Amino acid sequence: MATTTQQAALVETSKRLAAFQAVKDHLLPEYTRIGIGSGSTVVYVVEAISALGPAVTSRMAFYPTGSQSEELIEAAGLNLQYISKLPAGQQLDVAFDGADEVDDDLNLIKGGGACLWQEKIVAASAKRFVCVADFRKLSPRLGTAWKKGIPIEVLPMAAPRVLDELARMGSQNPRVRPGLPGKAGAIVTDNGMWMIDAPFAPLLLPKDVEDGSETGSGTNSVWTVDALADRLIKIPGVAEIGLFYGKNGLEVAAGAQKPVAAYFGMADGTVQVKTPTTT
Ligand SMILES: O=C(CO)[C@H](O)[C@H](O)COP(=O)(O)O
Repeated sequence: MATTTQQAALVETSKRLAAFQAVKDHLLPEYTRIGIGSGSTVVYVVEAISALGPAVTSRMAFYPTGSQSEELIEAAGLNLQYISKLPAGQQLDVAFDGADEVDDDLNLIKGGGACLWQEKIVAASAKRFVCVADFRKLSPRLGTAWKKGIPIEVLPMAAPRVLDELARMGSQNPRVRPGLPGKAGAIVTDNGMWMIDAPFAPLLLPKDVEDGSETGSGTNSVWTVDALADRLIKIPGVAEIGLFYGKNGLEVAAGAQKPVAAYFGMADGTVQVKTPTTT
């Protein structure tokens, strides 16, 4: 049986494999505007981009999703630009980001690293959003493997009211995410907000409710991804939610929260690619 160290090394190798393949497939030399997400997998995305060399990357501008990816871009010597400077009517050519869980329909849970709001803005600003992850993130339904709950970014003064509403909706023990060890109080996002983690029973897909035996609209605390997301985003005090859902990335050129492709580094050293047409 693999030791913890061997398992951790396997996970890192698989993230790197997925990142290099995703960049190879989706970063065309003619692209000029690239979104860079947050988390540990994106480190390998930046490594793969840097490996292309200045001949390719010097004409490109890189748009971060928060302070971590801003530092990554700068440390790699890539051109840093901000989504706030992207002119109206313009789009990023492609954006790369990780995920905490990916389901059969390419809905995502994101926000495990507390960066979801800017991540969603950058992903939805791109013509193509590409997700990069390791084999642990591949799951038939959201909430199957990722048990910490759906990350929800909230205005701090609204947190108690939001927690009440989440409990009424059937979330099991939703709570404000604590700060890092040594820091008293809640974690504070790049946007000055708090994060709530709200566990729900595994989220259904449209195909699960086709026969009418389930509605997926919250009865008995059972939700489809879309019904839950549509409800969560309307709670007063919720700034943004860590469900990336809705139209699939191939149906809309930009504005989609779901990826056009999700790359998973697998434990056997292969890379599995999921696209809307293959799910
Ligand atoms: O949403 C995120 C940060 O808020 C990350 O994309 C997500 O948590 C995945 O991170 P990692 O690549 O470290 O597993």
